[in-house]
Amino acid sequence: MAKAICKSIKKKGLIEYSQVYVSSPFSKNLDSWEKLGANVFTDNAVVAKEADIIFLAVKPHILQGAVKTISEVPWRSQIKDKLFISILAGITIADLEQMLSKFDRSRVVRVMPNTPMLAGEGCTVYCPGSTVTTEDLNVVQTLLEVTGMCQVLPEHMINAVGAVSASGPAFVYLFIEALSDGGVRMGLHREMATRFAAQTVLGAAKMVLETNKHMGTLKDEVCSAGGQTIAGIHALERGGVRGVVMDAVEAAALKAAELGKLTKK
Ligand SMILES: NC(=O)C1=CN([C@@H]2O[C@H](COP(=O)(O)OP(=O)(O)OC[C@H]3O[C@@H](n4cnc5c(N)ncnc54)[C@H](OP(=O)(O)O)[C@@H]3O)[C@@H](O)[C@H]2O)C=CC1
Ligand SMILES: O=C(O)[C@@H]1CCC=N1
Repeated sequence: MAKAICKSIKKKGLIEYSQVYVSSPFSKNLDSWEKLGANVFTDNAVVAKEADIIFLAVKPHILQGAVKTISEVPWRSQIKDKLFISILAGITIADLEQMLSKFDRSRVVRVMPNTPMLAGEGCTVYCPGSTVTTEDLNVVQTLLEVTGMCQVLPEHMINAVGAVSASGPAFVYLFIEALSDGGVRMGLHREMATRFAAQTVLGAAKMVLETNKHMGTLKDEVCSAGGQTIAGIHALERGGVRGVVMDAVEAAALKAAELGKLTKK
């Protein structure tokens, strides 16, 4: 996700890779960043010192340990005045602020991005921490709005939003794959079936966003009386597709909340 954010912002010309500092204790992960022209380090503390804006992009269970290694360096006082942008699922602003309070004048923004930003069609929300400045929020908005849709939101919504927009791409890929599978089953070549399935999902999504019509109306416009589409819709409804998709969103949102709690243990 870190690379998706960086590439998306770079694509719009807001940054150069020479301005990007990346760290991971595992040097094998850094090769691809180095090839892009980023400054790479195996010590997170060095990046925390050098960068003004620090994206926290590790898995939730890694965070506490990673922050601990930064805060234990003898020159910790040099890590100050930083804007931390967390993209971690589940980890609350309160917990982030508590963890990062070791660094003087640190501010936190919690962000939930998604990978389609790589195609310029991201859907990102962000929640300001208690000490962020208007300038910080302008920076966050400026960096993220070039990656697609981007808006500020109260934190209590972020797990639900993340289940829809951050996990959602995986759910949609699964649907596209299944649509393609159906085409293959009915005799289409895979490449053609996948291209048609993906373009269809793209077109249908644009219809929802651009016509302002209810999804039910758009669906009805496709379903001819006694026709092929309603036969397919019947099969989907018999399979419980709506309930299954809602269950998927619920499972993802509940898991995000659980990840936040587990990290505190
Ligand atoms: N993937 C997505 O679509 C989205 C992800 N997120 C959030 O983004 C975060 C990262 O997810 P994702 O990019 O998928 O995961 P990845 O595993 O791809 O990225 C995490 C990276 O952190 C590295 N890492 C591990 N330990 C440390 C450490 N101590 N210090 C610095 N770097 C370390 C990992 O190295 P190694 O691989 O060697 O362990 C890996 O390169 C998660 O918290 C997730 O909730 C949010 C929205 C969407
Ligand atoms: O699956 C995950 O936990 C991450 C967060 C949202 C999308 N991917």
